[in-house]
Amino acid sequence: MIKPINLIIDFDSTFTRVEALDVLAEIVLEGDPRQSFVLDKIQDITNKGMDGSLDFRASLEQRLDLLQADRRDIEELAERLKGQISRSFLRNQEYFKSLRESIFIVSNGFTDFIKPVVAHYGLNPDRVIANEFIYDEAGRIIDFNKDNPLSRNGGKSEVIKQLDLKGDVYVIGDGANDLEIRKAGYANKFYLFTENVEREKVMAEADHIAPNLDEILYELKMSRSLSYPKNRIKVLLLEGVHPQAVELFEKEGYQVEYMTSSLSEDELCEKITDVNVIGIRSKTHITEKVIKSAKRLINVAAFCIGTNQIDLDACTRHGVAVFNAPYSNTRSVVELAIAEIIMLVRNLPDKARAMHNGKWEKSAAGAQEVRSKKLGIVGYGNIGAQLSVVAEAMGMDVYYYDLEEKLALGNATKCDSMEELLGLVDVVTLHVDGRPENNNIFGAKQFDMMKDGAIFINLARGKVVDVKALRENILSGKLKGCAVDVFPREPKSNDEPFESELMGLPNTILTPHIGGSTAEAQENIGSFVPNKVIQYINTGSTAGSVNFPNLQLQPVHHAHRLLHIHHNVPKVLAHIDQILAKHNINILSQYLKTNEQIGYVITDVDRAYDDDLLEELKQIEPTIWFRVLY
Ligand SMILES: NC(=O)C1=CN([C@@H]2O[C@H](COP(=O)(O)OP(=O)(O)OC[C@H]3O[C@@H](n4cnc5c(N)ncnc54)[C@H](O)[C@@H]3O)[C@@H](O)[C@H]2O)C=CC1
Ligand SMILES: O=C(O)C(=O)COP(=O)(O)O
Repeated sequence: MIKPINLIIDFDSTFTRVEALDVLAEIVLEGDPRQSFVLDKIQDITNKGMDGSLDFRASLEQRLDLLQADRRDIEELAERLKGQISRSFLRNQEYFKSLRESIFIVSNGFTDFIKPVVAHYGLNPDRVIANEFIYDEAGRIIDFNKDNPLSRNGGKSEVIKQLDLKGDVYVIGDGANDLEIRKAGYANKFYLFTENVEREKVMAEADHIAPNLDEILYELKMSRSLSYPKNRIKVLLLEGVHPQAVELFEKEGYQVEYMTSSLSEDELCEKITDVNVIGIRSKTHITEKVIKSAKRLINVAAFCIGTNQIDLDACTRHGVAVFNAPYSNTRSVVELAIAEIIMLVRNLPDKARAMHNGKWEKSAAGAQEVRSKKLGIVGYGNIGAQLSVVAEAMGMDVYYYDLEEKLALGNATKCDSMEELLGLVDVVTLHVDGRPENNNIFGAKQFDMMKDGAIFINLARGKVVDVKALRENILSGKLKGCAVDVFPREPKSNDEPFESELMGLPNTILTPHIGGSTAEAQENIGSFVPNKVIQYINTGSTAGSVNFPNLQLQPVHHAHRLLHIHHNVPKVLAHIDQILAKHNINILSQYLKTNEQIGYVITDVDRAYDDDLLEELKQIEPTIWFRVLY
């Protein structure tokens, strides 16, 4: 139930994003050459009045003198202010309308423009307490009502005292005059509202600094107003993901911490306790221990394709949805593979090294064209299949093998086993995923099966290949060359040294896991993944999640959305519906999707229900978590 409380809300820079008299100045001085001078002066007087360094009445008189406004200007001002209502007030408009009898707008501004704006928003204009202009017959402002306490310093406290409110009183405002009410003992708490301005002088004495209204409603436990204030959502981004991601999360109002390296399991366990969204790339391991240390984790955001570094099973059991970017760097890996095939077939790594050492080795020995050579692709997924098309366009003859049935693109030939493929082709390139079963699938036996003088490329995952066996096959001359981008042990950051048995080998290209590291891919990933996360948080949509049942949902309008994640056991939906029926709840729409481990039920319901309902739904036995979107 809603607590019987009174909210005293300031108008300028709190209910609206701006100071009304500044806007009035813009209106009055439009086209006037003195405009910028007078505007600066007015803003200066406003600030002095707000932070308490100038007597309020003096500040008002000085500003009105400078302005020389009339009734038409005030009407125009009200119209403009209707478009300047603070964002978090707009977000919570529906809820606020339901509280209209508990809300007073108390302002040192003027009822003449405040009332129309407040009424337009849906609050009660009779609950606006503010100053009043005095006009002459021609409609010019000539004065203001000096008997009104709000025209003086300390006026707000006096007004609240006169109201003699029953119940708790909370003041929301951005200035010293709002703080005053609390200091005079007429309010339980003063919330300094910093969404539009931050007045340092007032900060020190505020009971609570609130970056927006969501924070205040959450803090006051005013249920049904919002799911969770966005400014409380903490995002930890590791491994130097694209700055675009920071921008998108910050725009959404989340708190973002950004790091360029990955973290070890222990470091992560310590850091992740109050994190809601963790953003990683291929190096950070999200183990069960990490998941258990994370008390508030909603999402793992993998800013890459591979998700082998994440214990998906543990994430699912703990109700953590994982998103990745399955296509954003596909092309970049393909282009690297193509470049490396050509370089190795031409023996370029050795030729280039010789040149740097002052050796001119002009010769066609060991240099071939790729045209008509046979390319063997192991793993014909997104990367493998795209590589197939591009390689064929260069005149290569493509063979592929995949565990799953995959349609051949172009003229590619499907092989029934990896062994069959290995004996046929001049270049073997691995594009399998990093599932544990793929550890060491390529070793001495597989190298033996390859044609003499063939080329080997691994851009997939380091653990897939027995590196020692690869080294021996290069040194023995069985293989003509290799390119390796991924290693069983990779440095955590660019500050750590790299070590590998493959260093210094002939016709060998070693790259620091940069298959997907292009400007295009990273920028793409930097917006793709945050958008998935934001959509999930805002609507419950799991489309594209790696571990959750996929449901594409539209935003909720005029309904409340109940999101329920449970262990996949029978009858949970029936149980939810029984509870809803018992409470006479009108279901507007409902979806259930399950995978082997969990079920995801989304129910949009009419907004009229008792809070007991939510408690009962939370208590359903196999619930992992339950969330409401308002
Ligand atoms: N070097 C780099 O920077 C990058 C590396 N990668 C790696 O490339 C992998 C593949 O990426 P996508 O093609 O987008 O993934 P994908 O999931 O579309 O394709 C993987 C394919 O490999 C097949 N496969 C798995 N194990 C196999 C096996 N033992 N034998 C034959 N086929 C097998 C799967 O059935 C699937 O078709 C990623 O999982 C990631 O590990 C991805 C991007 C960048
Ligand atoms: O996308 C992948 O799976 C990759 O391997 C690329 O990883 P990265 O983002 O470069 O750490």
